[in-house]
Amino acid sequence: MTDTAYALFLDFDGTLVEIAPRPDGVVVPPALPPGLARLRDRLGGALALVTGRPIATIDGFLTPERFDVAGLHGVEQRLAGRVAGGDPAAHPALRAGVETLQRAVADLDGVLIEDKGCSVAVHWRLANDADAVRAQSAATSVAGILGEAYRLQQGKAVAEILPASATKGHAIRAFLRAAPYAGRRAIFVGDDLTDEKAFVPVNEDGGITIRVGPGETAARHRLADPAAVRALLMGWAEGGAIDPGSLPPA
Ligand SMILES: O=P(O)(O)OC[C@H]1O[C@H](O[C@H]2O[C@H](CO)[C@@H](O)[C@H](O)[C@H]2O)[C@H](O)[C@@H](O)[C@@H]1O
Repeated sequence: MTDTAYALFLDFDGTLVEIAPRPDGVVVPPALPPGLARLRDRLGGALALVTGRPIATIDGFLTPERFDVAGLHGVEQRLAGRVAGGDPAAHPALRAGVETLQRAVADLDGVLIEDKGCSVAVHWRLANDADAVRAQSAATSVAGILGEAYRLQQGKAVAEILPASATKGHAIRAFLRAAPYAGRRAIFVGDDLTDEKAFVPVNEDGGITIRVGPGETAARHRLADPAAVRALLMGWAEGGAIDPGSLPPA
């Protein structure tokens, strides 16, 4: 039977899958895509990924399934197959900034630039401490040059430059204005600083917030790691009671 009480919003990295040394190194358990699809069906379609990744990258990880997605922290959205936002041509200043960044970190070992079209991430997970500091400084400097239209988003061994207006909180609220999400109580699960910003509006709107992993949080509930998230979601997909309010407190 369709469950119409909840709308489920899921972060990807560090929430559905474990953090890997490189952005392209994440391992998606084979049972995850079909399990999420079953859960989406149970929720009458009200399941979306809300992620810093591009929609196309999420599609690649979760193939052959296609989900509703807010990609690039909300810069682009796909709802019921219709895509909005996410045109790199709309961001000429950022495109120039990506080139500046690439030059700035070219001689830093273990620093990776992830060019996502309408945003760019500077990763230092594989760098030594000194190069990590240089990478952060390069990202801060380019974000400063770009000015108020863009913002710097800190994450796990990463800093991203993206359009200032995009946040996961706005993205979730936008989904909640549309069918089949409208009128439901949001559940948002995330692990990172960008997710912390979204926990606040979801709490304000009466939703349920779940932090994955340790650390201070605005979320009301906590799960230990992505394996615990997957176990919870797969249980719901198989018909288990959806009672997120009974999860452990944060
Ligand atoms: O919003 P999310 O779905 O959590 O995406 C946030 C960023 O995640 C990715 O970077 C993080 O995961 C990588 C793979 O595990 C890891 O190597 C990196 O250190 C982490 O910061 C992704 O590469 C970014 O584009 C996302 O914005």
